[in-house]
Order: sequence, then C-alpha cells, then structure tokens
Amino acid sequence: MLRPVSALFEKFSRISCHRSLPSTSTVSAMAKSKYEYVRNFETDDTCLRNCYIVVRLDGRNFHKFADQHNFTKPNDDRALGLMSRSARSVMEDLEDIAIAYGQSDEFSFVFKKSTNWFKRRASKLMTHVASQFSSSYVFFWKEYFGEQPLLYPPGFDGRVVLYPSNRNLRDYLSWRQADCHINNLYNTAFWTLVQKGGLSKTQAEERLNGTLSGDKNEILFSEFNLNYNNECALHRKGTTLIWEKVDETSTKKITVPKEGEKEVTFTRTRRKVTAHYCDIIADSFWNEHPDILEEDC
Ligand SMILES: Nc1nc2c(ncn2[C@@H]2O[C@H](COP(=O)(O)OP(=O)(O)OP(=O)(O)O)[C@@H](O)[C@H]2O)c(=O)[nH]1
Ligand SMILES: [Mg+2]
Ligand SMILES: [Mg+2]
Repeated sequence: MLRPVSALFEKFSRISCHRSLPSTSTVSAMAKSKYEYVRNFETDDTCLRNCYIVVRLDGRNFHKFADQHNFTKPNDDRALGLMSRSARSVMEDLEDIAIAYGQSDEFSFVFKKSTNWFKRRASKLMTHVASQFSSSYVFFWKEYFGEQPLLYPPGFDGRVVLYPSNRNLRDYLSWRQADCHINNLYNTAFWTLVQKGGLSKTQAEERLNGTLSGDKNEILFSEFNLNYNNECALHRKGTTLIWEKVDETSTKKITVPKEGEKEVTFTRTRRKVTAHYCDIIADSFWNEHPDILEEDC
C-alpha cells in the first residue's frame, strides 16, 4: 500500500534533513525505488479459510516468575484474576474472538471461522494478541497485586493453530481443560501433603508417584477430609470467557415539567465479556451458548 504523499514528505524531510521538500515526482519514484523488491521476501501467512484460528499464549518461565512474586501455592487468585483481566482486554480490543479459555499461565483465544481481521494473517493476529495481553498484564498488575511490586517485565509466547471443524475445536478446548484438571488435582494433592501433611517436597512427590486420579482423590478425602469436587471451580475448571448480552440497569435524575426532579430507571442490553468456571467438555455448555460455534462447512 502506498503511503499518503504528505506522510512521505514528512518522513523524507526528517530523515534526509533536506531544507526544501522533494517534488511529487521524486516522491513517487522513491515509493517505487529499487529497494522495493525486498517486500517479496515476506511470506504469506494467511490462515486457511473456514477454520477457527486459535492463538494460545503461555507465560515465559512462569515457574520462576511465580516464585519471585510470591504466588500462593498451588493457586494464586490474584495471578489468575490478572490473567483473566488481561484476556478480557484482548477480547474487548480485538473483534471476532468468540471464546477464550485460560488456566495457569496460559490463555487460548478462538477467532471466529469467518473472521477477516488482519486479513487472517497469522503473525498479525498472534502478535496483536500477545502484545495486548502482555501490556494489559503489566497495566492491571497493581489492581490485583496491590503494593507488591512487579520485579521485571513478564513475557508471553504465542502460537497459532487452525481447527477446521467444531469437533476439532471442542476437542482442543477439552484438551486444555483436561490439562487444567490433571495439573490442579496433582498440585492440590502435592501441596496438601506438604502444607497439611508435613511431608517434604521429595516425600510428597514419591507418595504421588504412579497414582491415578482416584488415588489422589482418596488421599485428599481420607487423610485430609477434603472433597476435591468441592474445591474452587476456578481452580478445577479454569476460566472461560465469552460474549453475552447482559441487562444493565441505571438510574438517572430528570426534570419533568410541573413535577420537578424525578429519578428514572433505565435498562439497556449490552454485549459484555462474561467469565464462566464450568465444564466445557460436555455438551451442556455448548447447548446453553449456541452462538459460540458456527455451522460446520
Ligand atoms: N504458585 C503458583 N504458581 C503458578 C500459578 N500459575 C502458574 N504458576 C507457575 O507457572 C508454571 C507454568 O508452567 P509452564 O508454562 O509449563 O512452565 P514455565 O515455567 O512458564 O516455562 P515455559 O512456559 O516453558 O517458559 C507452573 O508450573 C507454576 O510454577 C499459581 O497460581 N501459583
Ligand atoms: Mg509457561
Ligand atoms: Mg503454561
């Protein structure tokens, strides 16, 4: 795309420090300079049509980041809240994200199949998501961590994956939620053995070595009177963000002739990003929110 001539004038005069502005013919010659060919080195990373585009971000070296910022173990609600807040900022900023799912230090953003945002260019989509998320993480840090300082700038890597069918997309999200469940059950059992059972980290690791889900549930229940199913849903299920229509009621003072000032209540419907901490593997979630998925082609 050609830049507006005025922009080129400005750039030219700044870079070259020429006192007089170049003629229009010089500018168009510059725009098609002999260097122009380097553009052809750019690769086409347009995402295939009719596919959901998933961008997954993951915190870089968050094992260390969590330690250095005193995250509570196994789950830090401030950190999880900040991840969700940053993800909401991404959804509000970038159109066409139908659903996002997050757990631990990761968040997946699902762009509609039909999106034409950034002409479906993978690098543009991924970098916009990653930069908006990272800057939001820093921007909202204080809201969640209060006086605890952010010691260094956190980073997030990103990847793009395409899913052609609703089944594939649901299986992807199920995979991430199953991962959340497996890790959280392990971490809950591990830290309960350490914090309440008085085991060392090595002893707790040995105790859990080779155990199945049922065994971990049993340890928690029989030894610590803890029913894993009653643990916080945010920790067990992760966070699902979707767009929903929400009624918002507000009151306003208006002046009515002869009657004077009156308080009136207004209700208006707005699209808002809402958070859900529920199972997204079974059909019920998808039946309750039929607008998220598009028709399979
Ligand atoms: N204590 C605590 N740690 C957390 C929490 N959420 C994430 N983490 C840490 O973040 C890590 C995330 O795991 P990974 O993404 O696999 O590992 P990573 O250290 O970020 O390494 P890379 O992603 O490969 O850069 C976990 O292993 C925890 O150490 C939390 O709520 N509390
Ligand atoms: Mg990570
Ligand atoms: Mg991770």
